[in-house]
Amino acid sequence: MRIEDYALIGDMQSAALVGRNGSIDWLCLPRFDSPACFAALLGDASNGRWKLAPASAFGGNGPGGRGHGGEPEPMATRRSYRDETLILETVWETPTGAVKVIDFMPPRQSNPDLVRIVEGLSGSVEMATEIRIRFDYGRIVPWVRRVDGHLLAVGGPDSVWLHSGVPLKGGDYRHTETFTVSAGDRVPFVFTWHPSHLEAPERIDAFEQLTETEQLWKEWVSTCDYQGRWRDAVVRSLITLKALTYSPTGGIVAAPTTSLPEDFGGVRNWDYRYCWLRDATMTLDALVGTGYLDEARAWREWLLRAIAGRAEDLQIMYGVAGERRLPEMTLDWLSGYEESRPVRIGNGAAGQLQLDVYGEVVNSLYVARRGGLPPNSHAWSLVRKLMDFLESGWERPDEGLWEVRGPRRHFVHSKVMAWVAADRAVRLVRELERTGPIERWAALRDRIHAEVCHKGYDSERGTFTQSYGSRELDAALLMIPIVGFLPPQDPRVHSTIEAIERELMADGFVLRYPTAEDNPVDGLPGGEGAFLACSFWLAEARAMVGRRKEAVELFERLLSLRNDVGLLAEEYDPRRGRLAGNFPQAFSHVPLIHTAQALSL
Ligand SMILES: OC[C@H]1O[C@H](O[C@H]2O[C@H](CO)[C@@H](O)[C@H](O)[C@H]2O)[C@H](O)[C@@H](O)[C@@H]1O
Repeated sequence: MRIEDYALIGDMQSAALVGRNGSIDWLCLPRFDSPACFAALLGDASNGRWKLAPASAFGGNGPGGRGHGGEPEPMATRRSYRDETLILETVWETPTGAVKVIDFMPPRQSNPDLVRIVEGLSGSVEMATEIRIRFDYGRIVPWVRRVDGHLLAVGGPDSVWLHSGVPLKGGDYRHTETFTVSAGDRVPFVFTWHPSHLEAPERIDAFEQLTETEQLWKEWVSTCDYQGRWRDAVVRSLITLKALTYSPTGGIVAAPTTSLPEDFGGVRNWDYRYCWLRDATMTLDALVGTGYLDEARAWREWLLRAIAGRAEDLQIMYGVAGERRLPEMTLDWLSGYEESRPVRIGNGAAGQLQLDVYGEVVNSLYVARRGGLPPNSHAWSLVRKLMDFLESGWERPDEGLWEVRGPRRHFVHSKVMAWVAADRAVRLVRELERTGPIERWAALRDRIHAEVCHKGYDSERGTFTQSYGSRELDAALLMIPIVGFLPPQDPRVHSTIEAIERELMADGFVLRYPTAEDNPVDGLPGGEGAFLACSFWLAEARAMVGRRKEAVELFERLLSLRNDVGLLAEEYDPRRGRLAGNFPQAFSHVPLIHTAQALSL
């Protein structure tokens, strides 16, 4: 199945991907970054999945067909989210009748639940279900037994109950059954995870939970204050960002998946189930900008807990509860999405130096304060500590926002963001009545600005460059007007945008930097697709420099890349015409919101 064939459901602690073939192929429990109990996404059906669809949709394989790796399976007739919620409704029309499958994860009570309700719409339909529960990313085949007619699967620390009125038959390491649904029938299935050493959890009522879940999302959306022309796309993006928030702590994951490839069949496969300061601060800015201050407050608390300690120990990313060790390893028993290996968990980028993060953090504290968050003395001492580090730290080479695995460089974008840190620190003092060494920070800001304009600009070619002295371009330079480093009318801004348009575009979308085999910058083999965040930045930058028509045209083309339920991955592969990379990706939905706002002014 293509990445865009999946839809997201979640409970703000974890999330599942539901395919258009009716199969849930990805679910990690109890947290976003826990081992998956359905991992077919990164292998095949034998790595765990749960399919629920008309019996005829199991194709020649019958229940137990291979996931995306085997014969193409029939797809649902249509699907959508119920109004402005995260409740997915998949409709199947068959020659004998029509059914709807309602999938959702209710707001968490004591344990995570996944609910699937089959609703007969017309006639009658023979349905089938096949569940293969596998703990530890498809590695552990649990013991499954029947208790009072329900299934209980146990393996290592995990156990799962499957409550349903349909008595599933076991065999060949899977459980299956067929059943008939007529118009008006409603058949619920409730899948509940709990630690294997504890008593069985209390059973939830699927229908009550459906009502509560619907109410929760509708209430949340009702406070959105964006009313512009692209409201549907903005609201769906906001719901997606909220779904990527780990509600117990306020941390925000970059995406709920690992190792969906940036290069199909290649090695550019990374685990995004962590909280990057960059991605999370940008998410926060989008939420604050649309009226969601509670999330900003929760995230500021998360940040202060996560990075408590010495400024030099700041990491660029953490676990959702602030964990610091995220060791990267490969899961060699998984064949990878369309054979894209290795499948990685953990992320080595956690140990990198990425100077832009300082700018993003100080900026988001500034934006949140301006947006209405009350002052907080810990947040202010954090700003001071970050600035203490930056006063000398900004001169160091780093891995940059693209987290290159090649040698460190003096990335221009990193220095621009160090300028942002100093600029916002000065503004925090001036505009929000804090006391701090404003002259020192202002001097630092001006020093960085002068150096970037001198060493980061190639006056012969009329463009800022990826790093000092390099001839390469980098789409992150589009941030120069967006963050206010130079005004939009500055000729260097115009010519840098034009250079990026000339050299970094593929099929009308933007590559983040050149990834030719012989380009040593990122230290990785293979290429990648167009980076959607950069493409949105180009739309926003065009709008800022007065090229509104072209900005709207690009923005709407980007919107057309969203899948049928409004979701975007990290990248788009123009050659194959497919979404690529982890999915859905906060880093793509955030600039969608910013650009919609910029174009709605
Ligand atoms: O391209 C190599 C790097 O790719 C990942 O990083 C990207 O995703 C991050 C999360 O969205 C984002 O913050 C970063 O800007 C992107 O480059 C991966 O996490 C890295 O380990 C990898 O080196």
